[in-house]
Amino acid sequence: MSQPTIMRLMALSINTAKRAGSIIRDVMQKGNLGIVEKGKDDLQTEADRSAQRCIIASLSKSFPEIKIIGEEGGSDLNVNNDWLVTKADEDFLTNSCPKQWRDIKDDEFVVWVDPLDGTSEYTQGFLDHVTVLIGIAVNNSAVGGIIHQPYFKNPGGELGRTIWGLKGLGTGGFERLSPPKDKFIVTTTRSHSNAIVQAALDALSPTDIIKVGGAGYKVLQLLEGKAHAYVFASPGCKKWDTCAPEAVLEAQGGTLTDMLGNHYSYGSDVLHPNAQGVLATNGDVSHANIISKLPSNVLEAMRSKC
Ligand SMILES: Nc1ncnc2c1ncn2[C@@H]1O[C@H](COP(=O)(O)O)[C@@H](O)[C@H]1OP(=O)(O)O
Ligand SMILES: [Mg+2]
Ligand SMILES: [Mg+2]
Ligand SMILES: [Mg+2]
Repeated sequence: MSQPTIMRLMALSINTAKRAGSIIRDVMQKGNLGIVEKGKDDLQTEADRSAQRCIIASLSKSFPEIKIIGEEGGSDLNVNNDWLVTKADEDFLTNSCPKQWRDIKDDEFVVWVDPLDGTSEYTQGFLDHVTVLIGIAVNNSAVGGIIHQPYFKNPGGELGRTIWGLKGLGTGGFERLSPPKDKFIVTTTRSHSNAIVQAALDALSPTDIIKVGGAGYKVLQLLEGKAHAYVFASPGCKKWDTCAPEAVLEAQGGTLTDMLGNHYSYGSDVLHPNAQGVLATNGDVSHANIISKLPSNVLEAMRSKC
């Protein structure tokens, strides 16, 4: 018997994210990035546009009734067969579907696509920071996610790895590690900082601060034991930045919320900006304890964006 929709959607998303990753590498190799400025500190390249077309055309062909929202807006879905992914990841399909997801109807899903997270870093050559994010929400909550890293160097020299997480099932595609117990390491933005972002960091007195690009890459740092918390007290991230990372992190026992401790809603009609910032913890440190240390000007700035 065929697997439930969520399992087939996850399995196709794994292969689609990989294909998008190879498109991202191809665009870089050809060297013509086709950069467009969407707004302040907000770039789009040919890689963002092409990867999004590949992902949305592929997923919507196999799942025509499921709502899919991509960062780069409405795309031309008339793509070459070469960009159309139709084969699901067989390994993933050997898992059994958690009971709570077996009978979800198509109209209860929303898929959030960030075809290239870390665009600013991509244009500046920080290629490790780049990820492809496909997040699956069920009835407003982030429950499944793919984080594909196109430039990860595998031991054999091959490029790219694909991390997945599904609540109730777990995670795959990487080695789970814990950060050092005698430190408190915070990861944060390298390209979108401001005074409030800095005030939040100062209040937490971390032993180390790691500044890297992308919401996907920062959550990878939590998953792999390089940091305890991801702190970003700014409205810059959007639902496609956090849906997949939240699902993967929480499938492994971590937490991702806004800076006030509330989960974002991922229904199809929500506003796209994550106006109250992003706070993620790996499960070893207390989320509530971090929030309790935030100064009133940071909390006020996040609340005023409600
Ligand atoms: N001010 C902003 N304008 C546009 N995108 C932003 C902004 N701040 C954050 N982002 C998005 O959130 C991601 C994580 O932020 P940061 O790297 O600053 O921590 C960025 O890579 C970017 O996603 P994207 O690269 O997909 O446009
Ligand atoms: Mg962008
Ligand atoms: Mg992004
Ligand atoms: Mg993006």
